[in-house]
Amino acid sequence: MPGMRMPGNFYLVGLMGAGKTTVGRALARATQKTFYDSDHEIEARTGARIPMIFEIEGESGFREREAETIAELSKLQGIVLGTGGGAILNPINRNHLRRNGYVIYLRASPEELYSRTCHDKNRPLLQTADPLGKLKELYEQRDPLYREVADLVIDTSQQTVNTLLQLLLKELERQT
Ligand SMILES: Nc1ncnc2c1ncn2[C@@H]1O[C@H](COP(=O)(O)OP(=O)(O)OP(=O)(O)O)[C@@H](O)[C@H]1O
Ligand SMILES: O=C(O)C1=C[C@@H](O)[C@@H](O)[C@H](O)C1
Ligand SMILES: [Mg+2]
Repeated sequence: MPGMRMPGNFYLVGLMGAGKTTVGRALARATQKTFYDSDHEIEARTGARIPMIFEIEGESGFREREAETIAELSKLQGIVLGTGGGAILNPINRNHLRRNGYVIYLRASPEELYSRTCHDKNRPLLQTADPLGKLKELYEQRDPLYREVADLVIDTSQQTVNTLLQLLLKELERQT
């Protein structure tokens, strides 16, 4: 179904490694929308990589920048937005997402997320002695919040990015 036109915005939420950036880019291509990634947007506006922002301003400084960025991006129309894994912690961000687009939660188990992220040093929250334990903790804390904002929950376990895209397109065509 390449080149399918669908109205509105699609917002992707989920933990680190869920595939928001990867699946989001593919979904944008397939639906002829513009792809934005809130993490990339924050880095571009700040002129610094995320680990550096965490180092200098702490997580709270990063969260402020994230909230400003989500508020602005949620005013755009015809986009696919990959959100940072922790964006849904802020109720104001949750409202922006729910109000202005169709929210897709890409779910995966902590073990799977660990195997997808363990070679990458760009996620400061996982630079600990026990990254799998941290992912389990974040999953417990955030899974209910992702579900709270989601119009659609997609299980990404054992699914290739292409299979997920086909599943999503079918579901979106039915629901939107
Ligand atoms: N369904 C999948 N199956 C296997 N690997 C995947 C899948 N989805 C994504 N990946 C891989 O997992 C890694 C993380 O994906 P991606 O960067 O898209 O996640 P993310 O949700 O954007 O994470 P973050 O919140 O940290 O930005 C990438 O190397 C990507 O290729
Ligand atoms: O899960 C999180 O809290 C984060 C996820 C990433 O997307 C980045 O937004 C940052 O590393 C924090
Ligand atoms: Mg990403």
